Amino acid sequence: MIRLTPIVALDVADLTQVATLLDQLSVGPRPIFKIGMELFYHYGPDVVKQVQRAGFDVFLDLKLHDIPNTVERAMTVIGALGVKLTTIHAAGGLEMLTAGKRGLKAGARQAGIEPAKLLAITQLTSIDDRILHEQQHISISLNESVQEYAKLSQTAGLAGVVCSAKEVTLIRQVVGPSFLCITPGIRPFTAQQDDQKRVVTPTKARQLGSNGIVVGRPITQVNDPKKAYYQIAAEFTEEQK
Ligand SMILES: O=C(O)c1cc(=O)[nH]c(=O)n1[C@@H]1O[C@H](COP(=O)(O)O)[C@@H](O)[C@H]1O
Repeated sequence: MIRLTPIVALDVADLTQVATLLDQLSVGPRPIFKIGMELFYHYGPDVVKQVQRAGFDVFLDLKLHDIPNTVERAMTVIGALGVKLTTIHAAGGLEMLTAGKRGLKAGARQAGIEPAKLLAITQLTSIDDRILHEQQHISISLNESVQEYAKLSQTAGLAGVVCSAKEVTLIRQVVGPSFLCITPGIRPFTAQQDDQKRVVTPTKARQLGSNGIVVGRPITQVNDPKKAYYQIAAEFTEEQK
């Protein structure tokens, strides 16, 4: 089973903070760095290059969700950036997911590189059953919704999904063992939950079969990011003694 090194979400405001984190986490088992909307809207591809130049793999998380043509064209641009993972919303439907995958491949082909793995967002980890029913007016359960989106993403030829580790077992029942389940909403016992609703510890994520954890504030917003990262990485990657 594929188990990626932990993915650290670079949800910070500027390049100085990026450089500090790259420096702090450059010893030992290196994380994959996730660049999200905040940094990309500010700095564009330059911030991707900065992280790549420092020798790290990049997960570019822009969560595309638009009409198929727009998504395909945007994914063609992303495909040429040389990132390892990128995201799209499963809620956009089969045609949009397929167009996204096609764009990503076309961009990579033009640049002469391997295409990024495309992951579909199922239900954000900040959503729970109550929000799903009362605000999104979706009548099936959150677990069913996540399973349906996983099936749809597999049909579209994606590499995997983003979900809570709580749903990995259910997802594997419908898409098999090799479909990637990348799981944010990770909180060590000592950390506060913040805006996340479906949270698990790094140890639990490993036990539940997560292929990769995404961790932001419990690493980037603490006094000692390096210590926090290595502790979380050890919990996620080491077999239980
Ligand atoms: O796509 C994501 O990475 C993502 C999906 C999801 O359902 N929930 C979620 O929290 N994320 C991202 O994972 C990171 C979690 O950050 P923390 O809550 O600070 O650990 C953020 O960068 C979110 O954008």
